[in-house]
Amino acid sequence: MAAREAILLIALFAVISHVIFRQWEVMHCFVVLSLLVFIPAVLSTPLVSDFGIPCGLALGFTTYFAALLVSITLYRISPFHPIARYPGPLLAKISKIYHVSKIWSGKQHVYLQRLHEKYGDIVRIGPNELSIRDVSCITPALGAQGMPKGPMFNGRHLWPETHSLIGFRDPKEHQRRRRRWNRAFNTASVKEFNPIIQARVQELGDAFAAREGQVLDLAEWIGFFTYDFMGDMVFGGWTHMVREGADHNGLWQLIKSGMKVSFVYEHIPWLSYYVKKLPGAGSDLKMMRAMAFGQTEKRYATATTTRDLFYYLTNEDGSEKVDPPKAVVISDGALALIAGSDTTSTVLSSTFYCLLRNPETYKRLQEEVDMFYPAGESSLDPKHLPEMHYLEAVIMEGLRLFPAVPSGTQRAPEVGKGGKAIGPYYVPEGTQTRLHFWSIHRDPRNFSHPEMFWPDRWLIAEGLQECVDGKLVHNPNAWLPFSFGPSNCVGKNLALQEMRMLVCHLVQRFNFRFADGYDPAQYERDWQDRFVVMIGQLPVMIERRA
Ligand code: HEM
Repeated sequence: MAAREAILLIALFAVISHVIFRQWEVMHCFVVLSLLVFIPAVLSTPLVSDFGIPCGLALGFTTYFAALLVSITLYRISPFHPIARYPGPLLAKISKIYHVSKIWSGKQHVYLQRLHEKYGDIVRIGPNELSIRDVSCITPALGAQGMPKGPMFNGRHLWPETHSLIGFRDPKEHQRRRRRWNRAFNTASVKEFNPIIQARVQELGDAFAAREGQVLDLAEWIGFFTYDFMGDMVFGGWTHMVREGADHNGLWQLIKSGMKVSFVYEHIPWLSYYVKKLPGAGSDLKMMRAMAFGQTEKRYATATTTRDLFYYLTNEDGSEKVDPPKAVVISDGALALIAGSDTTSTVLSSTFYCLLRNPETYKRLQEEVDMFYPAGESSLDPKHLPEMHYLEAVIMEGLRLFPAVPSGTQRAPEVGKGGKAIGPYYVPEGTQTRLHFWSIHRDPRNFSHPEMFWPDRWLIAEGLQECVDGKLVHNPNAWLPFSFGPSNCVGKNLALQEMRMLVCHLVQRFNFRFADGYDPAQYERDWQDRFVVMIGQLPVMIERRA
């Protein structure tokens, strides 16, 4: 065969490979190696006899990969691509690597918001991914008749052998697995968790009292609190970061460093599929799992019947005929620890940041707290919380402005069932769809003065306060910090209760102010969206109230 014919044949096979990858989304190492190594090597044989081994192979492989890349690029930017009709940056249409490069610094929330401002309510942010900020799409995408979870849930968790609840993409399987969690977090069960919350809130309050007059990093200490608390909930006690004033066993750091890479994997799920096979890969996750395993063993051994989350996850309440295997309990326990601690701590820190930047809201909150819990009355007793509308509004507003999962969640049409109409849009099969909470929360069509920390909006909307500033734009359906539908945040009730109790207690006992010399704008500069948020320091001076 002449060299020219060999090159044409190699190019043709590259295009066929592209069709195979596109059609069947092959991941199996043997098939991938065959398509990317074996086939071009065999097809290069005529070139090897003409040009020698190194030059023949180099020419063959270069031709093959160049043709493959050209074929992929042309298809992705062509009008024949299933989501060609949706606008977006050209390079984003070609490869998700472009998106990752834009968000590497941790500012995905702002980047996507800008894209929506430029391109509209639906933007193509990857070859096969859309971002939506249209409220009419929430129920069709996330509701009971919506779409299952998208592939980012595989990528982020490194394709585990035993999935935790969050990783289940099959809706039926997910619903079955979620029953235990629903029992744990219904309103009645959450009430039973109050003593666990109270003990940890008191401990944090006492630690602050002991550090009166000092500057400390409020964000860090709130993080200690949420980790300690989730350790209690999941394993009946684990860390004592507040007591020790430090993360001595490195748990928090371990989770944070794991999150730094997992946000890349959620965008390029196939990458984690292969990286996972490398020796030493995913060591953070493995270490975390080993720690969770040790704690699970201990908790089983103590055989307590405390009604914590473990009680429900292990079926100690006896609601199901068969107890779940230990591997499942470990996976779900580790999930609870991650999903329940960082989220709550970043929202709490961000809410305090907003209060400190808006002293009049802080003052008004303190007045409400003082009215319900005057000096001498224990603010650990949650009996007045349901009547504290301003406290509730402050927390809702903190969650609106600084949601813990700002870039929202991902769904995709069920494989083999065709595309799906989502509000005014059609989402073809094979397309991932992201609802961008940050943009929805800060859209003036949903909320007046969307960039402002203004808890009053919630009171005005409820008819508890008059609107003196013209007409209020307020769409409660556009408030999505806990997502929506059957896969929304199962821990919502617990998170809200924990936040109410902590904010109320700290505001009753202390005055906080930014530390001298601290530039508050730094807080937002440090705020990073890496699926869950990573925050910087929040240095504050603590004063005890009389
Ligand atoms: C302010 C605090 C919190 C926020 C803002 C938050 C937000 C979220 C969001 C946005 C999701 C994704 C839902 C989706 O994909 O549609 C989620 C899932 C989840 N959250 Fe939370 N969360 C918080 C606290 C908690 C707590 C305290 C727990 C307790 C363990 C928890 C447990 C979970 C679990 C298990 C899932 C997976 C649910 C499923 O797949 O069915 N979260 N959370």
